[in-house]
Amino acid sequence: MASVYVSRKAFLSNCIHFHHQNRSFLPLYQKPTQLSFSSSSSIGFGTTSIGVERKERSSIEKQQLLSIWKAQLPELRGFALLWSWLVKEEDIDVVWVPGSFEIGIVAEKLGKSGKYHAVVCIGAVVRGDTTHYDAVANSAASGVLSAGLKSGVPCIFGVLTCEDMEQAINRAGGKSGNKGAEAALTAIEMASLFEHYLK
Ligand SMILES: Nc1c(NC[C@H](O)[C@H](O)[C@H](O)CO)[nH]c(=O)[nH]c1=O
Ligand SMILES: CC(=O)[C@@H](O)COP(=O)(O)O
Repeated sequence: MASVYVSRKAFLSNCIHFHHQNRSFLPLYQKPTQLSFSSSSSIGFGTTSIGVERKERSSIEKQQLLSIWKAQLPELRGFALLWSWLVKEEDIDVVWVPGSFEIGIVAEKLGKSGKYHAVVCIGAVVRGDTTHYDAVANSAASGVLSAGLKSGVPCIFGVLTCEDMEQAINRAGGKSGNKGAEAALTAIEMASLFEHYLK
């Protein structure tokens, strides 16, 4: 289930990444029948968990899953999409950092460790009274971009940049979706692309 919480941690940020243990990423759009589905992800503002594993399915089950996938793909948003993926908590490491400004350097280090398929960077920057917001938001964005470019590992930008807390809450599993979940989905897509086509 999605869980949204707003505490001081919600202002901070974290990085979520994939462990090598489960290297068999699938080409998402080529062989969707091979994907395994279950409803066991845990998505929140501060934590997003996702994994992919290869599993054999009966052909009927594969067909059903494929039709559900095709029918729902355009409609699904945020965690609902992630929810349909098998999640293995043990394949995910979560690292908390003090604030969004610090995400880039940590993401780069994690990417360069060679242990991860992708790094999902999640945080929220909420505008205050001064221009500090712009500095933190821009640094977070360029830091994540740079981490991906320097490490060669997909680093996904899931940092909210909001005018107020209401905007942040709405995007953390509220009425404007779950941007953390979308970021995790992007990570799967990028990990799959790297694993199958860009090696
Ligand atoms: N105000 C927000 C911050 N501020 C902290 C900075 O990110 C950074 O940790 C500090 O400047 C020390 O380098 N961080 C957020 O993620 N969101 C904010 O709204
Ligand atoms: C985005 C921020 O860092 C924010 O907390 C700064 O607040 P302020 O501009 O009121 O100092």
